[in-house]
Amino acid sequence: MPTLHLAAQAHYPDFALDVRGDWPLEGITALFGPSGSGKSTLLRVIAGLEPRARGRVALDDEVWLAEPPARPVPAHRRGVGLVFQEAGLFPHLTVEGNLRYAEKRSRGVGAAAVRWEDVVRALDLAGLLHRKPGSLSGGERQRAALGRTLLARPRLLLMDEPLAALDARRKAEILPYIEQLPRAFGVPVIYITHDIDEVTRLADRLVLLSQGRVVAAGPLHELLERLDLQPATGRFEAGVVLETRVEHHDERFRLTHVRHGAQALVVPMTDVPVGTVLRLRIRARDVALAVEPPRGLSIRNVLAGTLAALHEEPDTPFAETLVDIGGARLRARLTREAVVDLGLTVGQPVYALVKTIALDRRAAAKAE
Ligand SMILES: Nc1ncnc2c1ncn2[C@@H]1O[C@H](COP(=O)(O)OP(=O)(O)OP(=O)(O)O)[C@@H](O)[C@H]1O
Repeated sequence: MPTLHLAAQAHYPDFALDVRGDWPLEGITALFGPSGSGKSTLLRVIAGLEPRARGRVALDDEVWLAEPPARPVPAHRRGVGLVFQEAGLFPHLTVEGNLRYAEKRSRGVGAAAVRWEDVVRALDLAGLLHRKPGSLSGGERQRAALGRTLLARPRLLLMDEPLAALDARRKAEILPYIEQLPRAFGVPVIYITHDIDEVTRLADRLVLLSQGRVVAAGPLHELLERLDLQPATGRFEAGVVLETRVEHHDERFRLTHVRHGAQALVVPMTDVPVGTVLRLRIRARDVALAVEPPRGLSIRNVLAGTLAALHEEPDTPFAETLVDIGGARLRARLTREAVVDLGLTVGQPVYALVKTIALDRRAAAKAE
């Protein structure tokens, strides 16, 4: 797994980017932060497109940016593929023409194993090859743009809100294509998005940026469980991602039974095969706690666990809690009054109640 080493700055009159860290590029790394936090600037620093970049950028031991007099490695020699909101295809060429152009110019520095037929198959491009970009839907254009970028055989793919211009349906259509890229082509991805659904669906790792600095970086699960990151993650709702396996479908009640370790859950029926790994996003506000096994309850998902952390938010009615359910943690958002009424303390056994409806179909399917 390649590692990106950063100790880089970019100064503008009203903004300073100062990013440090060594990021293992495992699968898809989501770059998340408020508008103006420096995400696109950082992407340009990595790509070699930011003239004000200073400091050091290296992929493994290949140094792309170092202190002067060393000259930065120019963008086209870094082997980085870029995908933006606008697909940027040549309008006068067919999709095939666009792809062939990229392939011809490929320097083959990165995923040398990327083959034409694999790209066409993985992105379902066969039916689009003879078409011109102007006749394609937004989602089709982005698939073609992805194909073109892959055929340039990058060693790293940088995506800056590639789906921002698409509506929810088109986004849902293209997400499965994106999520398979690192595994199918051995190319790590750094992905900027504002959309929490995209983060939970796609990301293996998460980097949180605020005011030009990295607030936290690490595996998605770990960061989503951290109660102290709320200010930086303000724009995405607190919650965790639980990886579960589909056990069976209940046609009668239209439910799918899934399992995470010893814990069984039910979700609204999905059409994925038994055995599929389903990533469920469980929001803190959809989880309630009980200190005794609840009875006579309509809620289907009752998970036995231990209260692992409790963070009361002063000046608000709320408290954030973390419940260890054996191998995974859930977040629950309660009122501070409930904390006092129930006498909640860290370490005590609790039952986490999750409304079935909360585990909606937008929860992502990730086939193994
Ligand atoms: N060429 C430039 N000249 C002046 N300021 C710039 C320039 N490029 C970026 N900035 C400033 O840097 C800051 C970070 O911008 P950047 O686009 O990296 O943020 P972002 O996190 O990607 O935002 P968004 O989510 O809105 O796209 C902004 O305040 C912006 O005004």
